[in-house]
Formats: sequence, structure tokens, C-alpha cells
Amino acid sequence: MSAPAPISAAESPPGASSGDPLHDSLLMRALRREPVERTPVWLMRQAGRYLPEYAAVRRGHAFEEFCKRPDLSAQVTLDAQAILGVDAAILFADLPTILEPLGFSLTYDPGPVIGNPARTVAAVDAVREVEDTSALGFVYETVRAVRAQLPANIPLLGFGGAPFTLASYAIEGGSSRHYEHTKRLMYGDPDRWHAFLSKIGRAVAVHLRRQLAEGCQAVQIFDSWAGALSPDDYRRFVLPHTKALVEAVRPHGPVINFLTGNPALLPALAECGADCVGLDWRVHLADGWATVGHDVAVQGNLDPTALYAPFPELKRQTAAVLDAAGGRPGHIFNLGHGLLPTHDADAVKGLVKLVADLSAR
Ligand SMILES: Cc1c2[nH]c(c1CCC(=O)O)Cc1[nH]c(c(CCC(=O)O)c1C)Cc1[nH]c(c(CCC(=O)O)c1C)Cc1[nH]c(c(C)c1CCC(=O)O)C2
Repeated sequence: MSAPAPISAAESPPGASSGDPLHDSLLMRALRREPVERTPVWLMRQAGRYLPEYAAVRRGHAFEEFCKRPDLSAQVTLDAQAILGVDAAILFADLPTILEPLGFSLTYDPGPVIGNPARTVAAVDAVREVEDTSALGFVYETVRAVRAQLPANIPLLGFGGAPFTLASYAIEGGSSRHYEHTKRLMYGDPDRWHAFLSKIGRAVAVHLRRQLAEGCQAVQIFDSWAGALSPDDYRRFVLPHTKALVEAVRPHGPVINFLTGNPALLPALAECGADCVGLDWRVHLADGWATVGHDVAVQGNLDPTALYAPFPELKRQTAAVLDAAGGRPGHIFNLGHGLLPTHDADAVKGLVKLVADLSAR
């Protein structure tokens, strides 16, 4: 890429200017746990249906088509960052898209639907090993277009699904309540399960490294459904694969590892070795940070439904999250999960301003 080579943390003392606006941005400094003048903030699903500007660009396109149009995907990515004034853009793409090169058919109704879920031994074994994700060239084209147009001091985050979340989509065929088929494979045929998850993990690693090479400054792994697992099951069946994914990507750029729904998994999540752990709102941020260790950054963790509250209550809860971080370097403000279609865009803008005002040091 054309960006100047970043000066490594080892060469410059914490907080010193490297002259590279991306390296010196609030978010990248927070990822390195360097001091910042205010807490950086971005919001999961910031480019989404609550935003009238998103709805306007999205209108007239099937979601499948929309995701494969780099011009439209780049526009909604850039719009969300500019409208909210957040400290990072997140690539507009979707999490199950990587399943297509693995051999799955993907449509939306309105959530993702896999037409050929892997429910038999033959179907699991038939999943392709993906060494080259060029089939997802539309994603990389979006990355290049966004990076070319984003302000020089605003990092672009790429993302991918974690092996468990992707496997559960591939096996259940869509979202699920009890992950019945997924767990049948996991418990009933552990060798096949491990082979399947490592195949998915290797594909995601290629995809994330490519996003970093094409212009993303950091990536986030979403394990949106792993909260359905007990700590023992997470350790046995999932941790080795997410850890391998983090290890494969980290030499190429910082990794945020986010899991939702089960704070009991945080000690195991920390063992995956990411630069930053995304905390869901069901844990007090101070407890979550102590659990994952102060040698990593944390991101989070306002309850998204606080955005439905009257402003004084939203302010109280936002201040509580910032207080729980205690001004310790390495906190990135976010929600504990994504924005919802029924959120009010003005309330979301108000939250971003609130974080800036309340965290100014
Ligand atoms: C589980 C998951 C998915 N997709 C994603 C996850 C992980 C995050 C999480 O845990 O919430 C990740 C995702 N999906 C989307 C983004 C874009 C970037 C951003 O955060 O702004 C990101 C990061 C766009 C999208 N992906 C989707 C939308 C809405 C589709 C539309 O415009 O109609 C957007 C903006 C579709 C989608 N795709 C998925 C779901 C559950 C849905 C919503 C279905 C529904 O409830 O209608 C799968």
C-alpha cells in the first residue's frame, strides 16, 4: 500500500508522534494501550438500517447484490463514519460471505440462509479448502475504495466471523436457538468437527490478512454465537481454532476478538491472544478487563438498548462504562453488541458526542 511504513512501538516512546496520522490515531494508540486525550469510539453495525442514509443507498437492491457492489458498500461505510463522527470506519460487508467460496449457497430472508447446510458426513467433508479468497474480490475492492476516501487519521477496520459462528451458520443453515445440529457434530464426531473448524479458520485467516494488505488498519473477529457454549466446550472445541486464527493474523495487524452472550467464556477468550478483547454488556467493564488481563486492550460495552432510554439515563450508563475503564490506556468505547434497526439516528449521534465530551482528559 502507499501508506508510509508505521514506526513500531519499540522505536517510539508511548504517545510520541510518529508522523503517520493512522499510526497516531486515537484508535490505533488505544489498541497499543498508549495514552490518549480522549477515549476513541466506534459502534458495531454503525453502517446499518437505523441510518436513513444507509436505507437510501440500500433501497432498490437485494442485500446479496448490495454486498457485492463495492461502490455502494464503500459509500455506506464512509457515510456512517462521517455522519456519526466516530474514530474508525468498519468495512461494510457481511459475515457469512466467506462461506460461498467454501462451497455454500447464501441468500437472505432477512437474515442469512444457507441453502445447502452441512448436515451429513459427506457434506462436511466436501467443504473446500480455500487458499486464495480472490472470489471475495468485491470486499477488497471496497477496502481500497474506502481507504482512498477516508480522512487520513481515521483507521478502517476489517472483520471476519470466528470459526464457531461460521460453522454454526454452515451447519444449521441460518441462525439457531439451540445449535442442535452443530453440537451433534461437535460431540458426536470430534475429529471431523476439528477438521471442519480448522478449514474454516484457515479461510478466514487468508481473508483477514488480505483485508489488512489492501488497506485495513486492524480487524475484528466476531464470535456472535459462541455464547451458547459452556466454558469447557469452548476450550475443547473452539479455542484452539480461534487461537490459531488470531496467531495467523496478528503478525499482519492488530486483532480485536469479540464474543457475545457469555462472560463466563472471557478467561478462555483471553487465551486466544488478541490485542484487544471486545466485551459484551453483561459483564461490568472493570471486571471484564481484570479477567482478560490489563496487558490487552478492551472494547465495549454499553448495553445497546440504553439507546432507547431518555438522555439522562443514556448519559448515566455511558459515564458508568467510562468510569469502569478508569482512564486506563487501552479502552475503546463501543456497544456490547451491534446497533439495532429501530435505534434512533439522533440518539446514536448523541452517544458519540457524549463519549467525546465525558472522556476528554
Ligand atoms: C452474526 C452477524 C451477521 N453479520 C455480522 C455478524 C456479526 C455481528 C453481530 O454479532 O451482530 C457482521 C456484520 N454485518 C454487517 C456489518 C457491517 C459493518 C457495520 O458493523 O456497520 C457487520 C460487521 C452488515 C449487515 N448485515 C446485515 C445487515 C442488514 C441487512 C439489510 O440491510 O437489510 C447489515 C447492515 C444482514 C445480517 N447479517 C447477519 C445478520 C444476523 C443479519 C441481520 C438479519 C436481520 O435481522 O434482518 C449475520
